[in-house]
Amino acid sequence: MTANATRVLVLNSGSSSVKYQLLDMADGSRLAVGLVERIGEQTSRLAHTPLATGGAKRETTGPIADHKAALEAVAAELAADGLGLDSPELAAIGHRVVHGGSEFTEPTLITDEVLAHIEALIPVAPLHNPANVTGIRTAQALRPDLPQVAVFDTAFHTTMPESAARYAIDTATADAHMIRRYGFHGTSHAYVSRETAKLLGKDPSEANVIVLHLGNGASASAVRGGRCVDTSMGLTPLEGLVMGTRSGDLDPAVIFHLARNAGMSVDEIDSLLNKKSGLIGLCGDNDMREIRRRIDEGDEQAQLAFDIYVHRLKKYIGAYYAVLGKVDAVAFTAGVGENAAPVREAAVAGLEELGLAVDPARNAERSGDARLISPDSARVAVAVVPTDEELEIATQAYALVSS
Ligand SMILES: Nc1ncnc2c1ncn2[C@@H]1O[C@H](COP(=O)(O)OP(=O)(O)O)[C@@H](O)[C@H]1O
Ligand SMILES: CC(=O)OP(=O)(O)O
Ligand SMILES: [Mg+2]
Repeated sequence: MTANATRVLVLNSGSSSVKYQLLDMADGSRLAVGLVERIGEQTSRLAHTPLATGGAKRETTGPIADHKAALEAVAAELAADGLGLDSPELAAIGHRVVHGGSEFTEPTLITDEVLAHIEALIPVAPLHNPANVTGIRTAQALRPDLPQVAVFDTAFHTTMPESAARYAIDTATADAHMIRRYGFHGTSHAYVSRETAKLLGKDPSEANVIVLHLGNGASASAVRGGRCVDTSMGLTPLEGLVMGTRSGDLDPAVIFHLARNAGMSVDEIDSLLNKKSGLIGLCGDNDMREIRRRIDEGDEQAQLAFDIYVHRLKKYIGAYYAVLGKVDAVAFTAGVGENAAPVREAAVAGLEELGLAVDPARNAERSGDARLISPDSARVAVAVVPTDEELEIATQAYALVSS
């Protein structure tokens, strides 16, 4: 790595999308940001904003067959702005890798062996890890000499005690098949719990925080003194909260019932629970903005979907309050958590006895900054803390390659 190589390209490959950012770690500035979505469809879309040049957002639509083609298209966009992957200023490429199993507890330099491990975890992250592997291979082909760093969603949760990480099933079966609770969105839970402590003027080692990461995928975590002690996602990102298209918690017997009595195959049930459940299954929409719009028009189905979403969220706040014993703050983050004031209000409503309350005016404020939304008199802070998974991945990747 040359002395002036301070840039990191971050790739967040999802099942049908790639989000990316090019950051300069000398000052934390963003040089380019973008997104490829609907990969594999005829209507793929690439949106690229070259912040370094002050250029306008460029959008292209048309079929992008797979993640390899997507990444090559991103590389071409960056090159068009003089920010190409051949730049000597590039220090590393940081990859979000969703499942790191029990092995990966830290950001990791990607070797053939590490990549083989990530591939071996595909059975427990079938929607996410294949895209991560393709992203890594394509980036390696484009810049074989450059360090590639994997930053795992699961890493932050590896501090969970066995009492929280184990399911109550036969131990030999669980151990033979890697069955335990891993948790996801860890980069976000780590970043947001730290930023929440800062907002309270506390050192992270002194703060107990409940983080509610509410995006399309959604998860809650209980963080004691900067370490995760419980989280709502489990073996896969299906467990826990109600999500955009995933059911979250349900009686496992629902699966046997569907297999035995509804004639559904395991793959069909998998698809039902991961893609056709949650908000979209309940009311046909997975976007909270659209659900709120329908509620404002008196739509009862949208109202019920909202109520189920909030009821589950409230149960997790209560559960993690009990796990932590003492709570300094509840922090809302990600697309829904940062933007949907009615979700925050409803999730905290009625919890005054726990010291939790939301100030309506503060909750209604629109701001991109971390802020308190509880009244000054509240015993427990309620906060909106924007997440920044890309900055956190870049910071961790850069720390590794520059050490
Ligand atoms: N202004 C808003 N009001 C309510 N919900 C919003 C708003 N903006 C975004 N969202 C919600 O955020 C979700 C996406 O969150 P995000 O964190 O970007 O998800 P992901 O990273 O999992 O794709 C959308 O599905 C939408 O429901
Ligand atoms: C792990 C997970 O659920 O990720 P996402 O929210 O990006 O789908
Ligand atoms: Mg996200």
